[in-house]
Amino acid sequence: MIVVILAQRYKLIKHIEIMAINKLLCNLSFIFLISFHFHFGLGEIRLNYYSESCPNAEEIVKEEVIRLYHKHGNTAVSWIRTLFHDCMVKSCDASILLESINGIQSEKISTRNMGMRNFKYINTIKDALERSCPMTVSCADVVALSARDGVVLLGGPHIEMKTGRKDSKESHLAEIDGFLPNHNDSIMFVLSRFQSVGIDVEGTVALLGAHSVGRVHCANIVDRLYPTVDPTLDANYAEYLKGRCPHPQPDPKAVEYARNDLKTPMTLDNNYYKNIMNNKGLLLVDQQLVSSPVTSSFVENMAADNDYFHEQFSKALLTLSENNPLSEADGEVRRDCRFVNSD
Ligand code: HEM
Ligand SMILES: [Ca+2]
Ligand SMILES: [Ca+2]
Repeated sequence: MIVVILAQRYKLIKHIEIMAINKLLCNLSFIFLISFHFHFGLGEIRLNYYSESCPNAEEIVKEEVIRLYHKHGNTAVSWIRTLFHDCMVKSCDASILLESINGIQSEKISTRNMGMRNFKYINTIKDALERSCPMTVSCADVVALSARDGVVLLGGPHIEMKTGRKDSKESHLAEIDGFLPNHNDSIMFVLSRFQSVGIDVEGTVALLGAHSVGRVHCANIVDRLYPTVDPTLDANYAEYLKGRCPHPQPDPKAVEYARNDLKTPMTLDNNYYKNIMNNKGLLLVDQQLVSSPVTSSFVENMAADNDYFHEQFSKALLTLSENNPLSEADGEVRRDCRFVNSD
């Protein structure tokens, strides 16, 4: 393209020829894109993928998510984290839902996935879909759509999401640590992980706003409380947290945790940013968003404007939800989200 522009500048070729060359370049890049698509086996996702095969698919998911939310409010919280932990690890391919069986080692046993809950209710949603449209809607789409509907129930924005993802035939347990950041990783490392899936600094700051809902187990906090209190933590808040987490080495079986956001624990709002600006972030990664000059101005803007937070959150969650969908050849539609199809 640059060669064409330069040649045109020096009047080496006529307008008509330029048109022809441009067309040729266009065709070539189209062919390149097609072969890239084919070669790397990227799956096709689009809006209303199930409009013919299962027209009520999105409605069924929504109904189930609402029903479950009224029974167990925290299911809505879980769906958001499940999308993050599935999509970030290689692909939105429902790999996280596989159980350990027949040589598969479940991703659920990774320490990065500690505290994840409500997986059994994914099956409730999938069962409802199977009753209307057997073997049609993928578990990866259930993960994406349930997160979308969960966000709305928690007072967040409505996000238009594509469908048509396929489910993996394997677990990626061994690779999790390379994809999912840890709660005490440096901010630069965290940003680079998000960058690798196409999410910029602003998007990363917005996505961490998901910590405006839900809980954190004491195991992920105690390093900031014992033997001495992290000086970046508000002193009164640290005392409160010590009450919630009285043991420096919490019993992994004990259900000891603190809520992410005391003021609006079940609302996906910008209170998270107000908390971290007041040194009341739970995880080191939350605190670092304010202390790092790379991210702090976004934190301030999101703390000041809930609509701006929602806008950026929608955009980044959408990007995350479209990470690396599997092609028909590489994936399948699982009958039961916990197991690869046996046939
Ligand atoms: C650097 C990135 C992140 C790290 C290190 C991180 C880490 C964690 C940790 C350690 C917990 C507490 C788990 C527990 O003890 O039960 C947690 C909770 C949670 N995270 Fe993140 N997270 C990150 C980003 C995200 C993103 C991008 C989302 C979604 C968009 C998300 C959604 C959630 C939710 C909803 C909870 C509450 C879960 C519940 O109450 O069941 N997190 N996160
Ligand atoms: Ca995955
Ligand atoms: Ca909140």
